[in-house]
Amino acid sequence: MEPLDRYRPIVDDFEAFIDACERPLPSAVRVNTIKTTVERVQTALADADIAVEPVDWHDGLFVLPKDSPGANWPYFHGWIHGQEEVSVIPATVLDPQPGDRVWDACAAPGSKTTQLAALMDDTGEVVATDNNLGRISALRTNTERLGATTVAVTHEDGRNHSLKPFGGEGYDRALVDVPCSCEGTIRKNPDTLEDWSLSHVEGISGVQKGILKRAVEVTEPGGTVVYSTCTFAPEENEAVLDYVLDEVACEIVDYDLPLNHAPGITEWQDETYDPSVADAKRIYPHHNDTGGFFCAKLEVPAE
Ligand SMILES: C[S@@+](CC[C@H](N)C(=O)[O-])C[C@H]1O[C@@H](n2cnc3c(N)ncnc32)[C@H](O)[C@@H]1O
Repeated sequence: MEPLDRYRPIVDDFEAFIDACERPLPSAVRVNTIKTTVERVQTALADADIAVEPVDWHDGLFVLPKDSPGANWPYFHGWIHGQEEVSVIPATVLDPQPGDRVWDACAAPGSKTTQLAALMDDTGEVVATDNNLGRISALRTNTERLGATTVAVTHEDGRNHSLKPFGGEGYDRALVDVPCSCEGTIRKNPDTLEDWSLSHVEGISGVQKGILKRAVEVTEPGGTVVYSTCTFAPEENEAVLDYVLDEVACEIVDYDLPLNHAPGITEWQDETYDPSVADAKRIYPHHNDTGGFFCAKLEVPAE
């Protein structure tokens, strides 16, 4: 399957990987604990004859049956939000605490912004930035539907982010869920690779580097930054981390991920990356029957 063939040297069990990429993706919903509880959602979905499967590693996340209706009253009331399994990883790894100041650098349409607000019990502050006005409109709608009152939306290029959080010089944490070539979404969008080109991968890599660098710069000493993509391309993953390690003071740290995964790679074609990028996690679709994903945790040294 072009262009995924380029990953044959780095993917464990390449045939299983391609098989999984050709299967449709199961849909999932996250319970919005700002407005309700897991138990109330389970009752409401059972009453609506929607038989959901709980995801064992993440509380309040459910896989939907294949033929389930897209819209139902728990959705309209903001009790649930459609969010696939791997998409909940970055906010979970960032682990924001109530009262924190958090920057969500590429926020629209707000799945992770609203997850962050829920993890913080809708306290503190989430500054949610995006450079696309149309997508910001979806971000605002989701934020309102899900009742996340502590979210402030900014329309700007994340590379130039200059807003200071309320009452602070910098952020406690930043989430950097960058625009990417989306190779890992092929199960959801089978056309996603039709416009794939190496020049796009290389171009978007420059944007990703700029946004991640800015996130490290605006995070307070001792703070945490999480970087994620839904793509397999090392140019958009390990190469971005390697660049930022050289440019600004930060380190990549290991974290627990209770899902099957592979380590970040330290060599790709003619490039060698800093050994610490191996602490990033690659999640391939055949590992857990999900979409593809990449996620790294960075720490800004305390002064
Ligand atoms: C992967 S999507 C984010 C998904 C979002 N985090 C969520 O969970 O709903 C990447 C987003 O980055 C935005 N984006 C692209 N270039 C940007 C830039 N230079 N600065 C900020 N946002 C950007 C896109 O408009 C898109 O909404």
